[in-house]
Amino acid sequence: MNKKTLKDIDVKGKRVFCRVDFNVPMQDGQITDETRIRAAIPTIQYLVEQGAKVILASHFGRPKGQVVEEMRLTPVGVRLSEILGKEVKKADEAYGDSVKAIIDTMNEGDVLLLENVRFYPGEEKNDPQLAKAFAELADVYVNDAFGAAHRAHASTEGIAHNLPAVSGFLMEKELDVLGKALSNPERPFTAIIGGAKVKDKIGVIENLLELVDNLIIGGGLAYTFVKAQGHEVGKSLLEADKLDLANSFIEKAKQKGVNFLMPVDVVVADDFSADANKKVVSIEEIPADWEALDIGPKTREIYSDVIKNSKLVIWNGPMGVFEIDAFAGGTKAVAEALAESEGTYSVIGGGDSAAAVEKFNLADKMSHISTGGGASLEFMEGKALPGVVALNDK
Ligand SMILES: Nc1ncnc2c1ncn2[C@@H]1O[C@H](COP(=O)(O)OP(=O)(O)OP(=O)(O)O)[C@@H](O)[C@H]1O
Ligand SMILES: O=C(O)[C@H](O)COP(=O)(O)O
Repeated sequence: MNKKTLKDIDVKGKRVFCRVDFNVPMQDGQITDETRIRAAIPTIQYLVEQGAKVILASHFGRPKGQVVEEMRLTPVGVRLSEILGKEVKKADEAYGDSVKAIIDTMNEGDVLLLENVRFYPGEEKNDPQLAKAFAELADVYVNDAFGAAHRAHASTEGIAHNLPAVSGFLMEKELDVLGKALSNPERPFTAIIGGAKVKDKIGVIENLLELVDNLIIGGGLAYTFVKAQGHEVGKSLLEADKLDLANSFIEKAKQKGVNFLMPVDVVVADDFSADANKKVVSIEEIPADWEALDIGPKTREIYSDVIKNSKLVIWNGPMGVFEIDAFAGGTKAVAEALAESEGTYSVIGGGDSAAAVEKFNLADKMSHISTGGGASLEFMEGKALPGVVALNDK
């Protein structure tokens, strides 16, 4: 990476504004997946050990520039304190005199968590005044929020223009792994693209077609491709205005010599529910009143073979409606193929694919699970991430 990192600067005794992505899934005030908190620990621990005064900032949810009580970061502070095994002070604001007063009392190695930065309208507008107000709290800026690096906001981008600005260890690792995968991939290189909508993945598919040997398509977005190839898809997810685009991708794959794999059989259901009637049919035989909610057994076998023969696999988006057990088999088969394939370096990007791998207890068998959903997608699209661009060059 050509950006300065934490290791390039001295933080002892300094007030460090460290942007993290603590936007964790939460239900009724309980954190349901703490992956993102744990992923930030190496940076936080290092800052503590180096004797910095650690000021953590994060967004949580989408409160749209106002205080939403349920979106306070208080539960995150409590959990962070348990994981770190030390006190984490929690501010009720993210800047201003009350926060400065707390910081004035901090000793070297102390940790303070600011309030949700999205409680202020200036955050998402990247308001220079708010960026300055954040910067006034600190001597140095560290960005470890890979998950939010695709957002040009006051705490991810604006602030970096006001302080010495470097990346944290999580940011560095994410950029290294994804960057190496895309710039110098081991081959055969396979991308698996699933999830719900073609429109969300257009840029990714376009960019990956330039790079991969195999492109595997699954999930709800597959049926736009299936329809584009002239098959009926019944009530399956369909983006009727993307049929030409889908065909242009298939055509481009041919021109580039990319092996483009689509489902050959599917699990169809007569309702989008756990107790729907379901059956396996070939891709030519989706009944008019049924919808395809998972890839079928033959498809799983074909996809698994390609995965096991790959040296590098990037996976974004589930193969079916994995949240319902009856339609989780295809996603599970892909996860298992990756887990069993020892010679394959597996990179999981996207919140839902990561959640699926967790659900099947296979997370520790994957080479790298990205903490970025949208950020990893934009990176794979070949887009520059504003939160990274703004950091100081080496
Ligand atoms: N055949 C299908 N029909 C309808 N929905 C589907 C189908 N296959 C997968 N899905 C749904 O797609 C959703 C995931 O799509 P999405 O594009 O958001 O994935 P992702 O990129 O991994 O996640 P994220 O956007 O959180 O990073 C899941 O909720 C899943 O149930
Ligand atoms: O969950 C994410 O992908 C990041 O935290 C960014 O959140 P956002 O999509 O609300 O900007």
